[in-house]
Amino acid sequence: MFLSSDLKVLDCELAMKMTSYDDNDVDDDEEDDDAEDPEDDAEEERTCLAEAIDSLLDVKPELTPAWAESVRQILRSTDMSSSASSSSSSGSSGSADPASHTSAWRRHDQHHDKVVAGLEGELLVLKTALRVSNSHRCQILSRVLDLKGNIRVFCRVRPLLSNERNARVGHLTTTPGTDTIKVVSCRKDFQFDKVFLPSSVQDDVFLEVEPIIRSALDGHNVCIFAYGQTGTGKTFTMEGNKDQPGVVPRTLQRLFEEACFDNTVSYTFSLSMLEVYKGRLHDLLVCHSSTQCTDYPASKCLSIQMASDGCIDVDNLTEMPILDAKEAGNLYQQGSQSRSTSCTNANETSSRSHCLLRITITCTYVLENHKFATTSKLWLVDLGGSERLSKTNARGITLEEGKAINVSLSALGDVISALQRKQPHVPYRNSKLTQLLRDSLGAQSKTLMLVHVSPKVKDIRETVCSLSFASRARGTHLGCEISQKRKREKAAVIAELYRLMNIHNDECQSLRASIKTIEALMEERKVLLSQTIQGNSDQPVGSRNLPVQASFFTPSSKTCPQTLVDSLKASIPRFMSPTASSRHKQRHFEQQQIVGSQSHLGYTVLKTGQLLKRARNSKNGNLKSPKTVLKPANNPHTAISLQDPEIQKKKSSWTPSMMIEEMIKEPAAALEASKLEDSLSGGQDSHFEGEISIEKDVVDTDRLSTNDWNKRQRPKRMEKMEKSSRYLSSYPSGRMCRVQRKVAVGCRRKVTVKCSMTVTKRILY
Ligand SMILES: Nc1ncnc2c1ncn2[C@@H]1O[C@H](COP(=O)(O)OP(=O)(O)OP(=O)(O)O)[C@@H](O)[C@H]1O
Repeated sequence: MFLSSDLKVLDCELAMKMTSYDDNDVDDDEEDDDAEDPEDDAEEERTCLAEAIDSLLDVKPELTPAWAESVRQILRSTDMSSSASSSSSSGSSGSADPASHTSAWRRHDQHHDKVVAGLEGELLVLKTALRVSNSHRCQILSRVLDLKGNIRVFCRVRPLLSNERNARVGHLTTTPGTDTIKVVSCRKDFQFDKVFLPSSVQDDVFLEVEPIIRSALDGHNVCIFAYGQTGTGKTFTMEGNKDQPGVVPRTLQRLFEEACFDNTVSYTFSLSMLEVYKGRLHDLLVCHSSTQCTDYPASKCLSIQMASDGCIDVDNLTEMPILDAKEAGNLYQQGSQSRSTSCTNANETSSRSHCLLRITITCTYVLENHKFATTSKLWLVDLGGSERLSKTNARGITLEEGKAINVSLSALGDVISALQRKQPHVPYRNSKLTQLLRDSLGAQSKTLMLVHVSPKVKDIRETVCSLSFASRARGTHLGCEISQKRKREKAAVIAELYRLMNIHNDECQSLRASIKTIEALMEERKVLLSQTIQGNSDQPVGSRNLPVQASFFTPSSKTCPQTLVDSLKASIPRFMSPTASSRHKQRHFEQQQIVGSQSHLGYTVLKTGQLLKRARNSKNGNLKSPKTVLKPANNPHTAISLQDPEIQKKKSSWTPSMMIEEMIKEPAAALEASKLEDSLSGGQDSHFEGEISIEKDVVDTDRLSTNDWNKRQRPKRMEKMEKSSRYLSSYPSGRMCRVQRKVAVGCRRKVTVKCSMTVTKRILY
């Protein structure tokens, strides 16, 4: 769904990158020019600075001549110390000259900006590719799970325990290569999606459970149940022990691993734990005076609420945000200890309730500057043991508990069976357990039932009961069992899908690694720049070494990013490439966006794509707007940009309102204005506004062409507001300017331009 839009962004970004790289040639030339005459550069810088400091006195009342003198002194001393350090480190190279120092600074900053722009472009391309690949992986996984079935049933046969060595076994057999369990004495076969023999370990189980956990991260509601007779190993499978951790700790671990792994989306997790005990819900994360809740007052029980959209929630249930697997594991341990257990003649610590762990997964991601969030629930349920009450000789509370467990298990069986049959009515309301899981048991959800059986002959009746329950849950009795041939075909398709999924997994992994590398490089850049600004370095600027890795992405190494871009483009299916219409839209989009940079008078100006192209084609680097052709001799603004000495002299008398006026008339002047304004604002954020009435053709230079205007034949009195923003940044002086022009057209010939300029502190990369 988002692929085409992503590609739009991708293409735009590629255009930006390419423009940025192309600009290097222009910039490099300019740098060469700068390097040719460092004396002039330095002189110019000094004059500008002196003028700027003096002109500040007009602007802010608190700035006195004494202040101006002190600033001059500071600058002089900085200049001297810089020259000294430069000369001491460069020896006979002669680079101690402050002029060369300044221009080296400027070059360094320009170089830095180019590198950062290159890195940002790379990052966006990689992130888009990652999103595309990840969405393919999600689709394939969902397809695999659909093929395997939304409700899947595994069977685990427990090994004999150390105290059962003399027990009779051998009534259960399996045929190798099939997931079938045969009960010899009653000549019955039970088919499963997977059978774990007594020799299976926790790793084997989790390997099969893992894909369904992954689908919870992809936004599906998931329920994993451990079902079986008392003492057959449900808690062992779910919780495990210290040496053999079960599904719960492994799931928590995996969730956080996956969350850290993917840096393009952000996951947050919260954990709740409750038990269904004798038809009532108890919060297991609330500390009670007694650890057991067998004698809870009804008022302390939780109630289930259903929202209008069908989402189920539990009133007042504790929901703890979890930040890592360890913290989540501790909470789970705390909850387990509050669970109702007692000693029965089948199990010393028999669970007398259904224990439910709920992990709420919220996934947030940004797409085309919009934030999206999906929430899914992962339920890990350790069901109470199914038991034949006559066999356990239960009495009193234990009997009641056993009955309640059996009733709710039977209700769960009915719900799953109705879902398997795709019946219009699903009897969720028959027990608290099914009411609670209503929104997580259904067509859009994934359900996994792990049925546990005992290997002992003595338990054969319970084993057959459990296996029959499992068959019902699996829908085997509906005759949906497929032939061996179909099964093989299905297995082949699933294997192929797994192969594809692995390819996407590998691709995602390598893309994530690349993203990490680029982010690390950008981080290094930030540190480097902040050090540069703080003047931490003792080395002369010209000889300062940039990080070695940075050269990998510097604009000079054009081939590297381009190769990556090409390879990414090649991996995009043909149908996803832009159409003529989308290319048109794209061009229009580019004109609205800041797509490149142009070095000018030592300042970096970000302009629209169209303007940039014209500026690039222009030999003198003049940033004239497209429709206005003004000769330097006749136009003061253009002349300023061409460093006309006459105009340079005039600058000393500029005031903010004059600058705004200039800025409105001509973008090049705006640049100049921003440069001066930057000095005027003296390190503080400042905002200036101005208004000017000008002739139509000046406005045409901005957005409205004369022809278009005439063609449309607008009524004379009609008013139109045009907004355009232009970002000007002046890195060497450490300031960032944002200029906004509001053009109010009152009639065909006369226009009013409102202009505001904000000078803000530098943004550090
Ligand atoms: N696969 C296994 N490997 C080793 N030991 C196991 C295995 N399955 C179960 N056990 C052991 O069997 C005993 C009973 O297991 P567990 O308590 O998990 O059963 P249960 O089904 O949860 O019982 P209840 O329903 O009464 O809570 C435990 O001591 C457990 O360590």
